[in-house]
Amino acid sequence: MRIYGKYFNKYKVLFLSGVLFVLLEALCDLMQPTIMSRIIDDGIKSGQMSVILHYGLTMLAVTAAGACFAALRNILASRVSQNFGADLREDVFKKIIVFSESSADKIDSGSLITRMTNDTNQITQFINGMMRIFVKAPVTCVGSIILAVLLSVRLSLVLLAAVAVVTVLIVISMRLSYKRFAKVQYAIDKVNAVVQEYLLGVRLVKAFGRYGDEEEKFGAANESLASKSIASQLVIAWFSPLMSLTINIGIVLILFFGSVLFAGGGIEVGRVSAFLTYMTQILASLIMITAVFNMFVRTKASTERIAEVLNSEEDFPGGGSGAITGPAALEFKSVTFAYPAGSGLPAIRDLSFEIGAGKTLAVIGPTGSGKSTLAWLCLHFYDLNSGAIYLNGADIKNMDTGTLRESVALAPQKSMLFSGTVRDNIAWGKPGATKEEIIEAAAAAQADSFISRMPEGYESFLGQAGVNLSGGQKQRVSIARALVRKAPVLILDDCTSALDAVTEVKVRRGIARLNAGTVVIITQRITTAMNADMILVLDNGRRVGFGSHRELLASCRIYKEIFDSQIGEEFMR
Ligand SMILES: Nc1ncnc2c1ncn2[C@@H]1O[C@H](COP(=O)(O)OP(=O)(O)OP(=O)(O)O)[C@@H](O)[C@H]1O
Repeated sequence: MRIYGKYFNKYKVLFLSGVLFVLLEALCDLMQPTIMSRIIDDGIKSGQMSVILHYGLTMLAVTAAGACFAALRNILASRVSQNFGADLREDVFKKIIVFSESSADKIDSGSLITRMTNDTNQITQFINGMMRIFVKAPVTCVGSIILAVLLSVRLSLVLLAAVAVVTVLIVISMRLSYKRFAKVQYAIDKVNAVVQEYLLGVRLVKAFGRYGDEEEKFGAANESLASKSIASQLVIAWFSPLMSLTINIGIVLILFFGSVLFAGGGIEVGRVSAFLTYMTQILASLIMITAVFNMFVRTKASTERIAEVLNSEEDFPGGGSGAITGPAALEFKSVTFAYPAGSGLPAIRDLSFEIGAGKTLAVIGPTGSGKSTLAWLCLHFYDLNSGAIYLNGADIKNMDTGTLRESVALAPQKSMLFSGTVRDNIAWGKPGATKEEIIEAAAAAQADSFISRMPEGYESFLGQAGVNLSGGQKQRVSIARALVRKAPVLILDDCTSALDAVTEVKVRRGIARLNAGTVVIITQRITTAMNADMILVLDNGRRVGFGSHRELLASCRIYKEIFDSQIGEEFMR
């Protein structure tokens, strides 16, 4: 619960005012049975109308004051809890934005959405409940016990025995509840994850007609959520009536012993009646305390999940070094890297190579050989297990992350576009880019012609993730976004795979014309690789070849195999 300190601090005045009003309201509630006993014993019994009137008016005034305090604490409780929840959601979101890649790999997006919504909501409700009943219930409970003892010590023995039994019941139910509630939260995660995965792959599901499997997957997650929720509610289902039963047995016993005492002249009827009212107040407050404890148990589970996000590792801040201008030399020196959330096996093994400023490097190799990983490492998304990467001789680990990422532009393997205009999507690569710069980048990426044919040209709106563009069009907008930055290093991660061969050659020429920086082209196509100044061949994370096309054809078995499989054999025919 330590993570909430800063929010409590921010709202402490409102929070404490709310608590004060709850205390005053509880005092008003506590005074009422005693006033009532006075009306019966001092007024009704002796037939004194003035006493009845005096205590009657006092009781009305106390009730009215209690109602005002209740309204004020409700207003404050909703204000504090909602602001508290909004601040928490904002902090969780801010944290997600600066997540390191290894943090992002650890918590899946379905779970993050549940934590942002369901878990923060749970905490908001708890704060609200805490301000409304958490303080009131113990005060009412303890106050009622004290006032009941003052009314009759002997009858209080029954009352204390009943309270002791109920306390034991509360402790046992809390212990049983905690694990069950934690399981409910994880089951909600699973339901969200299934829905999210379906929405992302909806077209694929339709194309393969896999509705049945998706329904089955959802059904299983949904059923698991329902059964876990039932299991968690089973605890309340059993323990709540047990507590009521205990207190009601106490009430019956008090009625019995109260009658015996009354018959012997040991107590007045008004006192027995007030005693019973206190007993009912104790029952109500114990039920409230149980509800709060149940809420507390859920909130504890939610808090752990939120704390996991808030305490996650952040992206690297870097130490701050000057921005790079002009093309930059890139060097990998004995780099070994394994994904923190991966199998433990390195994705890159003892990799060394160097390319000069302004040169073009092609990276080729079988699928899963570590090509995209190499791109992520150039952007310092992960720390290396060993070795170093240098940009113009500077270790990127010591560079300011912002500066580094400004110096390296990336067109990723999977083109990711945002909802907004085409212009917004390209300018995303360089905030403040002029119209001319945007058109120039789009022309180089062979995107200008199809954008110009769109009804509103560069102002045409793209749906979520660019749904209204073809795969090849998306790739070209994504390349334009990287090109507009004119960065010292440009990395193209297999981002022309959806283009036909003629368009791809045009894109390559456009890039060469516009981009003076160093270029790293990750590709599966030998025709793309063979034009580069240097070619790096990867296999299972290792460098198995590094040189020009001719050198590799003569010296690298895997490169030759790729060449033969794609075009070599055609030439031979
Ligand atoms: N986020 C990740 N967490 C754990 N392991 C990963 C992650 N991303 C990739 N890997 C693993 O690292 C290895 C290299 O993957 P990488 O994506 O770099 O290959 P690639 O050569 O780009 O493949 P492809 O040509 O299919 O895109 C693979 O074994 C892959 O399973």
